[in-house]
Amino acid sequence: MASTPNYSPASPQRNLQKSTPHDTSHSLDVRKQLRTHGLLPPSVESHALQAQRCLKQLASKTSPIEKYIYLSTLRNTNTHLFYRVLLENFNLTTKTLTPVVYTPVVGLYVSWKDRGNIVNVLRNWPKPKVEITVVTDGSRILGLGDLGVNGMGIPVGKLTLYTGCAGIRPENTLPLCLDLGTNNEAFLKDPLYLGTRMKKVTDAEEKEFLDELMVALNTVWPGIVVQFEDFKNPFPALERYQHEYSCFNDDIQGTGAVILAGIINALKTTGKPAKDQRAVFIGAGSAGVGVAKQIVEFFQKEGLTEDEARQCFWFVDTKGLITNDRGDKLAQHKVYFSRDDNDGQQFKTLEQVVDYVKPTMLLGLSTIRGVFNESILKKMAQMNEQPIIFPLSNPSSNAECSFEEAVKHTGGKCVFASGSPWPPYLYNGKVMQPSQGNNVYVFPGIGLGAILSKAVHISQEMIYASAVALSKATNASEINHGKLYPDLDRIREVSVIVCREVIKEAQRQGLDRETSMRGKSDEELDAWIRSRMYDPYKEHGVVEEKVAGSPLKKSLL
Ligand SMILES: NC(=O)c1ccc[n+]([C@@H]2O[C@H](COP(=O)([O-])OP(=O)(O)OC[C@H]3O[C@@H](n4cnc5c(N)ncnc54)[C@H](O)[C@@H]3O)[C@@H](O)[C@H]2O)c1
Ligand SMILES: O=C(O)C[C@H](O)C(=O)O
Ligand SMILES: [Mg+2]
Repeated sequence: MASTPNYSPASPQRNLQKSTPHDTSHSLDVRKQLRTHGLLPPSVESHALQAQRCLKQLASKTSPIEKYIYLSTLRNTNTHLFYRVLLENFNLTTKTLTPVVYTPVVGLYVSWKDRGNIVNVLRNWPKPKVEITVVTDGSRILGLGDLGVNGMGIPVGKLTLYTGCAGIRPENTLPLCLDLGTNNEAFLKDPLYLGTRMKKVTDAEEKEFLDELMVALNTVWPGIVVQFEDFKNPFPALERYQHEYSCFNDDIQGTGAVILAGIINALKTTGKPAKDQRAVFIGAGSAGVGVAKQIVEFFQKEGLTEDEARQCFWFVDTKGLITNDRGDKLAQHKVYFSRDDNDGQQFKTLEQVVDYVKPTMLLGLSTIRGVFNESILKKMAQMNEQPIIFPLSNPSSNAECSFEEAVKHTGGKCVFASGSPWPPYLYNGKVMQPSQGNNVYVFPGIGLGAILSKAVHISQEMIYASAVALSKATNASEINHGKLYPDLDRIREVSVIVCREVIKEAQRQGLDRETSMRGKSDEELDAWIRSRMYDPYKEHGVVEEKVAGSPLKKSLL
């Protein structure tokens, strides 16, 4: 539970400006002024009691969709309360806020037929000041595949995290879903499908559309930060725009940064240096290649040449080990890690590759549940004192293995991080705590850093700086408990650290147009960042229990 800052109740005047009219924390006087007297239940409640009621109502919802709709409604009708509930119960986010949605949500849909007119569609968005947008074409949502416009829950969920974790004002965020068709036959046949009923456009057509979109976004909101999310073929757009606009791809770069931070800490845990590492990846998509390239950069800073670093990686995709002489035409993004030292040998399965490579680390970004099976995990434990096991596919139903499976089959020796959350596991009388290498540790800080520094673009060095910052953000207690990442309830503190280092890198490279904070100390920069973060407690005050000493009604939980 995040500690609630001890702010005095905001003055009714400030309350009137900032809070929502139907807030049951309003006194009778305030209600009379707002003319809501009688429109609300009579009891005047503390904010804590309001939040408790939300949790109880949420717990009564049985399905993820019901929970999502409840929280979406709360977010749209009582923003401050929503973010207080979120910040005080952070574990809700990953399970509740980003499910697949089949109902219209608050966001902007831009369709293929809007070509030539995208700027006018953007101008329909009711908020004048947009600082950041998360855009998806719905073509690869988590490990769930092509969901077309049903993928809008991801931009909405991620922007909620930008606000909750980095204090980017909710009204300054824009969830954006591109309606460019879908190859999901079930949706094309579903009369309730909310998107244009057409096959997905070609890559060339999507390029043309994105070119217009980026110009339109920067016409309406100059300098807007654009985060690309869950595109099936994300590399071309990133290469095209990353040096022209303030943008990044979270699946490639965000994942690269968050997992690099975990690997830096994993190597500290095992004590085995970069030069002795042998990494096997299953999954050679945007995330897998993005992660490996980020680790290559780290290995080079550890003293390896680029080629020596690259040689530490072996990739497995649907056809087995990726080699130059496998006989198929490799997608461009796979070529960099394709092996040329296999002496003509080809390996079809992950287990064959594990036997061949004898890896020190196993990373899964494949969407294939259970592919880190018992036999493979046991071999990893035989080959390594402390095998590094990172099953990173989301959601949990797609994870390469669970935390329990990893601990059990490596005899409690694994150094573990996953993409989705897993419960602690009791093993040999010891409660083992899993680490979660979720992008939420970095993308909020990257986005806030780009916004506050007004960076002309988000350089690879700024992304790398976010990874190193995160790796150093774990405190002594977390390290003592074997954690590779900070506790999630420290996420706002972590986002300040990540944001600060991203801004400093932008300043170092002269990419910042906001130059007032150049040369400031870390403490000064942190204070400046915090002063710009939306904080529901500050904005909405904290109305305590009226009757001194009355315990909060536990029955509501
Ligand atoms: N930090 C995180 O938690 C995080 C971040 C980004 C992505 N992810 C997850 O990583 C997974 C992959 O994301 P992506 O964007 O790279 O997707 P992608 O579709 O681009 O890549 C998936 C890759 O997995 C491989 N693959 C698929 N089926 C396989 C099989 N049967 N055998 C071997 N290889 C197979 C293919 O090489 C494919 O390229 C998803 O589950 C996504 O949710 C997690
Ligand atoms: O960042 C996440 O939580 C999800 C990730 O972007 C993914 O595609 O799995
Ligand atoms: Mg993603």
